[in-house]
Amino acid sequence: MSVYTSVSTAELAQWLQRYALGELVELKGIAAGVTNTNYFVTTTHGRYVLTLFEVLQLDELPYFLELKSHLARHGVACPAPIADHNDQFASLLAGKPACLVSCLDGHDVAEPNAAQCYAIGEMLAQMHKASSTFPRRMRNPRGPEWWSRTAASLYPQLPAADAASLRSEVAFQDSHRFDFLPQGVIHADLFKDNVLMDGDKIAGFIDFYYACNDVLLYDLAIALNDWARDAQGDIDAELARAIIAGYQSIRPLTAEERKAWPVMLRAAALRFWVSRLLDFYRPASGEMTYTKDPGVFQRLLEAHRTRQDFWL
Ligand SMILES: Nc1ncnc2c1ncn2[C@@H]1O[C@H](COP(=O)(O)OP(=O)(O)OP(=O)(O)O)[C@@H](O)[C@H]1O
Ligand SMILES: N[C@@H](CCO)C(=O)O
Repeated sequence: MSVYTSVSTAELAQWLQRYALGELVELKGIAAGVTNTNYFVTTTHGRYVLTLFEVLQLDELPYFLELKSHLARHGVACPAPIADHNDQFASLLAGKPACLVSCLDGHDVAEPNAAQCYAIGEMLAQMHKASSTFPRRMRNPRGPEWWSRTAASLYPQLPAADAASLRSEVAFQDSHRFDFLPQGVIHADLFKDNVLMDGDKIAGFIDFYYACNDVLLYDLAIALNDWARDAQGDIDAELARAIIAGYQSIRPLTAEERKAWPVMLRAAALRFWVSRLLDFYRPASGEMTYTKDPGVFQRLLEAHRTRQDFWL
C-alpha cells in the first residue's frame, strides 16, 4: 500500500482552495506505486491524482512537472499538472511537496500485444519530437559515470562469474560512447508499469522522475527491453519489430543510430541490471524491501551479446 503520508479531508479541502477546482468530493488512497504517496481526488470539477513526493524536494520538481505540462500541451499522452492561483504546480501539503495532475483512464498491461507495442514506439517518438522545444535541462543521474561507480562498489559482493560479466560490460560500454547521436529529453524508465493503456491506445506515460537529457535511441532500447520481453525473459521478435516500426513511423532512425543499436540495447540492460543489483545488495533504509530480480537484465544482456538479428 503506497500511502506513506496520510492526508485528512479537512487538510486537503483547505489546500484545494489554492486551486480553481471546486470543492472536495472524495479522497481515495492508491495502493499501487512504490516511491510516492498517491491519491485519487474528486472535486466538483473533476477527477485528479494527488502525489505527495516522499523523496524529491520542492526545488527538484520543476523540471519534471514542467516537462509533463509541456508534453501534455503538445498532445503527448501524459497527465497534465494543474497550476494553482500562484501559477505553481507544486506546494507543500502535510509537510511534503505535492501536486495535482489530470486523472487518466487506463491500466498498465502485463502482457502487451503487438498493437500496444507499436503504439508505445509511436508515442515515444512523439514525445522525443515534442520535447525538442522544452527549454530546461537535466543530466542523466543513471548514466555511464553512475553505472561504472556503482558496479565498482558491487564487485566485491557479487559471485565471481557475475562480477566478471559486469566488469566486461562496463569496459565494453566505456569503449563505445554515443554522444554524437541525436539527443533530447528521454523518459528513461518507460517500463510496462509506467504506461496506462486504454485497450490498444495509450492513455498516458507516467512516472517521469528519471526523465533527463540523453541519447534518444537509449530511450527506445530501455522501452524495448521491457515491453518486448517474453515469459522466458528473452525478446519476442514480433513485439520488438512492432515497437521499432511504431517509433520509425514518426522518427526514422539515422544510419548512425542503426549502427549503434545493438550496443545501445546492451547499455539499456546494463543500467537496470546495475540498479537492481544495488537495490538487492544495498536496499535504501526506509524503502520497501521487495526488489526486482537483477538476473532478468543480466540474462537479457548476455543474450544481446550473442544475438545476430536486432529486429531493424
Ligand atoms: N495521472 C494518473 N491517472 C490515473 N492513474 C494514475 C495516474 N498517475 C498514477 N496513477 C495510478 O497510481 C499508481 C501509482 O503511480 P506511480 O506508479 O506513479 O507511483 P509512484 O510511487 O509515484 O512511482 P513508482 O511506483 O514508479 O515508484 C499507478 O500505477 C496508477 O495506477
Ligand atoms: N523500472 C525499474 C524500476 C524503477 O526505476 C525496474 O524495473 O528496475
